[in-house]
Amino acid sequence: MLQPLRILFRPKWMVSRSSASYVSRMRHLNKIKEEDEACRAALQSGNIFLYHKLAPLLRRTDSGIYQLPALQTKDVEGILEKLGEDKEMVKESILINCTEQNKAQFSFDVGAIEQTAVEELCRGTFVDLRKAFFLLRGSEAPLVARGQALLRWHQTNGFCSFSGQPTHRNQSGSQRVCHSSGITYYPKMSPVVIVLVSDGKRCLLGRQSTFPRGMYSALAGFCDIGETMEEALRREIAEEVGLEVESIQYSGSQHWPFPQSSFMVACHATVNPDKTQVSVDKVELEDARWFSLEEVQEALTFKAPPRNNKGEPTVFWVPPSYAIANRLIQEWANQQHLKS
Ligand SMILES: NC(=O)C1=CN([C@@H]2O[C@H](COP(=O)(O)OP(=O)(O)OC[C@H]3O[C@@H](n4cnc5c(N)ncnc54)[C@H](OP(=O)(O)O)[C@@H]3O)[C@@H](O)[C@H]2O)C=CC1
Ligand SMILES: [Mg+2]
Repeated sequence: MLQPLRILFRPKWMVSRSSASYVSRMRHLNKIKEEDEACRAALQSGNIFLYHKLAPLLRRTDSGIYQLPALQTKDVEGILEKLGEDKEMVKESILINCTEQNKAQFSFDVGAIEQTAVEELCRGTFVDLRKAFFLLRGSEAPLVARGQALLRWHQTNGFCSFSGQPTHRNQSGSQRVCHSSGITYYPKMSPVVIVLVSDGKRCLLGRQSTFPRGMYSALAGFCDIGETMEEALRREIAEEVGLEVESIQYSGSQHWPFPQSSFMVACHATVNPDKTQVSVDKVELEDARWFSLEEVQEALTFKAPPRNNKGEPTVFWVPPSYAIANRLIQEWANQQHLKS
């Protein structure tokens, strides 16, 4: 029997900020998202995060910490001019968010310019997004992922899929319109359900053949059109491992930029402890099996798994802390620990 969804945690933003400042910030953000003139003005006093072919620019501080440099718009214009480019290109920047001080934040891809020339002028390095996720701390990782996802969406949605005519963006980049068909396109995410299945004592983890050696994760799958999240969850578990889910608890959600934008909805689920025989769909998964609390606890201690001299991990390990799969596994381990 499916149980009603239950919120297991309260995100920090729900409790720690005064509602007045949050409301005014969201209204300011919405205004610059919707109004081209307001957005142009916000860009003049805003911050820009640079990307090169979708790889974000990071800067290493003297203390060895990697940061996402927030450049001023006039600095980016200066860089473009120094490199013989039109400074007006900066108007192609896409609005991502705004700071607590209402400063607008934009992403801008300089992929048409030579990478090393920009890196030298900015005293930074363009880094693949997966690596950047490992190097950045706190709220910078979701911010950089959001900036990249929006840039990618614009780069791949230049034409209307109905009329074949070019689409045109608004100033903030929150939408694209085809003047021929009248269709408005909005940045898109694919809903994915990710679930940690437990039989009360063990949890079920699986791996795809493309995962790094030794890494197992919670089971995931894209929602089909017309499905509820609960239906998608039950179907994916039935398809991938041949088990029937009995109860579901909502845990949290995450925007996941790899390989394209997904909206990950994370849940815990239980199966009948007398019906735990796994039958793996070998097209989807290389392996899936039950893990004990001890095995999971050990895997959670690795920040990076031990590797052999070929650089291959030698142990069972789980996704890193920035992946919502890690949080599900951590929550399950904590719950089991409390029970024992
Ligand atoms: N953040 C996290 O903690 C984790 C995130 N994930 C992410 O979850 C996502 C889904 O997991 P996965 O197990 O691969 O999904 P599925 O079990 O649904 O299987 C993947 C298959 O679905 C098809 N597919 C690809 N894109 C879409 C789409 N937009 N809508 C419908 N079907 C699609 C592809 O088939 P075909 O190739 O035949 O077209 C693909 O091989 C992945 O992007 C993965 O990166 C997974 C685990 C952890
Ligand atoms: Mg899957």
